[in-house]
Amino acid sequence: MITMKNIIREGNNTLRSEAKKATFPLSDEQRQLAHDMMEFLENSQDPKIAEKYQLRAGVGLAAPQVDVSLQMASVLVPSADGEAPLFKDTIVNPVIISHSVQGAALSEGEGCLSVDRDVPGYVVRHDRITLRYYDVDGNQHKIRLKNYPAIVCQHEIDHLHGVLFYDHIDHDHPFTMENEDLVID
Ligand SMILES: CNC(=O)c1cccc(C)c1Nc1nc(N2CCN(c3ccccc3Cl)CC2)nc(N2CSC[C@H]2C(=O)NC)n1
Repeated sequence: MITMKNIIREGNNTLRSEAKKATFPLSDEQRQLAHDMMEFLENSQDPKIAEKYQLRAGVGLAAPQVDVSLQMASVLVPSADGEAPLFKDTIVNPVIISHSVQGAALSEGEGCLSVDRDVPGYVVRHDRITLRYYDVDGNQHKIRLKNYPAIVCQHEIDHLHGVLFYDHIDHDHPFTMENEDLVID
């Protein structure tokens, strides 16, 4: 299972690299990694398991964060009421093919499992995106996401291109945003 010791931190060059596009069929090793990344997210969101293994909670994990420079990220965004997740899949070779002009940012800022410090500020992203990706079986998907799930997917896609959330923060005006941009709780 993946634990925090498998997650690389700032300073490791893999975090700042362009990840390699996956080719299909994925190797057994790459399929196993996808499974392990999703399992990490599930474990990290379970208070008992997270406590037992000292896991930081996350809703997304990209392969470069476990030192695998491959365009693959697992996303598990739970719903508030404990029903079906808002979004759950491992996205391979993801591409944002269109997006809203309107921006959005998490009101509390963003955290990252690979960044062991608080970096305050609005991370302004697209509020709505149309995302094309492949699942681990090579099936192509084209989906529209908005608000929190859209923000999480953009955070994970950034990882595949060596971008970290605080690259988007305007450090002179960290909590300033355009009038029409949304602040998401
Ligand atoms: C600095 N302020 C903050 O971090 C911050 C502070 C307050 C609120 C938010 C909303 C913040 N922001 C933020 N909170 C999260 N979580 C909230 C708690 N949650 C969770 C926790 C426990 C069980 C189950 C779950 Cl689900 C896990 C996810 N996740 C992200 N990000 C940025 S996009 C990728 C995603 C990620 O997985 N990061 C590790 N940002």
